[in-house]
Amino acid sequence: MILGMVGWRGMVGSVLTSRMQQENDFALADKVLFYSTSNPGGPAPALPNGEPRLLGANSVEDLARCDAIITCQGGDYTKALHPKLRDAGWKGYWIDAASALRMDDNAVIILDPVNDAVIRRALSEGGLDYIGGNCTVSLMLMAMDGLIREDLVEWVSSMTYQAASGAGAKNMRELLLQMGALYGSVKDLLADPKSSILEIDRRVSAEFRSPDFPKEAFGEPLAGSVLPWIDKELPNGMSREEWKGGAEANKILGRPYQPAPGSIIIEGLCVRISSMRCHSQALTVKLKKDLPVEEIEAKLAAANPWVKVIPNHKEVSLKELSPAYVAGTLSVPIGRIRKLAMGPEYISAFTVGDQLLWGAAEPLRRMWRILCGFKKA
Ligand SMILES: NC(=O)C1=CN([C@@H]2O[C@H](COP(=O)(O)OP(=O)(O)OC[C@H]3O[C@@H](n4cnc5c(N)ncnc54)[C@H](OP(=O)(O)O)[C@@H]3O)[C@@H](O)[C@H]2O)C=CC1
Ligand SMILES: N[C@@H](CC(=O)OP(=O)(O)O)C(=O)O
Repeated sequence: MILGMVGWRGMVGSVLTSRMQQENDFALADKVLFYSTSNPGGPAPALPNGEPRLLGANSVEDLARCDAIITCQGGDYTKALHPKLRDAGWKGYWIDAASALRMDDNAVIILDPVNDAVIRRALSEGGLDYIGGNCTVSLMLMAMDGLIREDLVEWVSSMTYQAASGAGAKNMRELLLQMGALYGSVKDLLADPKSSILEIDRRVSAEFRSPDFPKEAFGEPLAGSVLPWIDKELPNGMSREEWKGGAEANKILGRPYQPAPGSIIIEGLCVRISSMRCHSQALTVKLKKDLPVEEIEAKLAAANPWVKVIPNHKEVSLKELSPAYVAGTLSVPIGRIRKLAMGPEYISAFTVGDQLLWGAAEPLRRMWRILCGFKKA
């Protein structure tokens, strides 16, 4: 198969490309073509089965050479090019990180450790569009896999703590600039152990309000603060990020949209915090029956090779259940599991995951491997 790579030099695309190199995924292709919206004709990344020059990512003719295209270029690109390619009769496989096509009837949201059967059914039925899920949704399903796959979950309330990376590369930079600006405003006072903490706090508050405070990307201060809205505002008071919880999770699982019979109700509030690239979520879960905590932990731990149950103790939770510990790894820890006062079916949990790996790049590269296996069989 000829594989086309679009959006490979962006933030998600570079994580994906580097994972594909680590796992030798490109070697499965007869040929790998790299595309660019900004520099067609420029030098392409060197691969033994690559072509030396970048092709035009806006050229239907160039793209139509591929049997499969993986794109991390963004939703606007998908909306512009996907219909043109299909209208031109292209019957290749479209594997995409952007949200644009996720809820299309013809598209499958891919998270194979959780919905391998849904993916394989779609492949055998001739499905051509395979779309990575929202990072928060994918990470929650990876963590909760063991309870969901046994149909033990009635509903989940997810309060998220989402990293700057989810908003893009310039937001990650701006978060650090904001941290630097806050530090700069009190550097001299911090150097003096006898300085007043209230004076430090006063200067930090003044810095938040300064017209020079860097907030072009976020619109408001994130460092030293939180932002309780992610993505667009919907008419029912939900943020679009919150809507994705119920809509995408049920679609990934092959279940109907909530609150229909057979769906899992997933609700919550999505909040941006000053983590760099790991999303965290505090979950309240209503189980369908009263299970001992040890059994819950055993089911969660056995569900997939990436989930890791962290015992509900202070020291290990502070160390291993944190974005600082998890960043850059494929591990999806879940901990703080205990019964709640609401009743024996109610549990709490806290989970963390790298939103650029399992939250974005990993499902795409694994889909390419599944596709190669399917075509070979
Ligand atoms: N950010 C995230 O965490 C997640 C993002 N996604 C989705 O993935 C898609 C891509 O997101 P993201 O990776 O953040 O997008 P980026 O903005 O990092 O990259 C997108 C494209 O911008 C172009 N570009 C322009 N200037 C630069 C530069 N200086 N460095 C690198 N690329 C540049 C590149 O295209 P070219 O080479 O053609 O010029 C690149 O492919 C979006 O649809 C997003 O919704 C999905 C899950 C998580
Ligand atoms: N919206 C997510 C990141 C993202 O890109 O999501 P989606 O792929 O659903 O647009 C966040 O801000 O953390």
